[in-house]
Amino acid sequence: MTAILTQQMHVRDEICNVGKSLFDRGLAPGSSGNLSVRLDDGTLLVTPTNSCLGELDPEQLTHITAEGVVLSGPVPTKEAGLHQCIYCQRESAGAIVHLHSTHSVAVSILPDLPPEDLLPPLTAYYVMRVGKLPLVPYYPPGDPALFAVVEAKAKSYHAMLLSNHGPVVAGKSLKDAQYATEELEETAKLYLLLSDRNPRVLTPGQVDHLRNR
Ligand SMILES: O=C(CO)COP(=O)(O)O
Ligand SMILES: [Zn+2]
Repeated sequence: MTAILTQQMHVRDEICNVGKSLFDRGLAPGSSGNLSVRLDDGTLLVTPTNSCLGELDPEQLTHITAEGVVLSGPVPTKEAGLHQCIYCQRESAGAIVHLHSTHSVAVSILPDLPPEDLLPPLTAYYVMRVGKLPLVPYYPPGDPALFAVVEAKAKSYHAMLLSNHGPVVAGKSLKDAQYATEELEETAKLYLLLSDRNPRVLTPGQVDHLRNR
């Protein structure tokens, strides 16, 4: 078996395992969310549209080119363009996670947060795994206008929050993207828990120290 086929086999299993883990912990309700991995040959494995992340089948993922042409498998996620436009701007991105996880969605709906960086630095891990989190204005799921806005931000940010929708996060590997998305979700939860308590956030000096490590 060629190296690329071996990689594909491994990645197919990994996507299904990560999807099940996210679904089992309530982070991907119903058929919401989608996952993708960029293979060594530049092609993408993505989850099919309308699939439940808890019930993915390694044989039933969609293999597409970097431009979105289907090479094999079912109809891809309607957010394939969202994934493609992030990969094309971020050479280092090897995987992308998009969820409708509840606390992140709640933050994406709140008024009066700074749109260039929605959440304060509550914890070190948030700063280390997510960093800055801009708000992307609302567009319907799968809208090419959404992809264009995300593409324009993707060089500067690996994590974004889609207004009234949910997070989209790129990482070097699927595990990296998963862990950063989970860190975002937990920080959104903390933020909502602490919102009327005047929390003590990390200082600019503490944040700089974490960013320069
Ligand atoms: O999260 C979703 C839309 O934003 C789910 O759509 P798909 O089922 O097409 O992946
Ligand atoms: Zn979505």
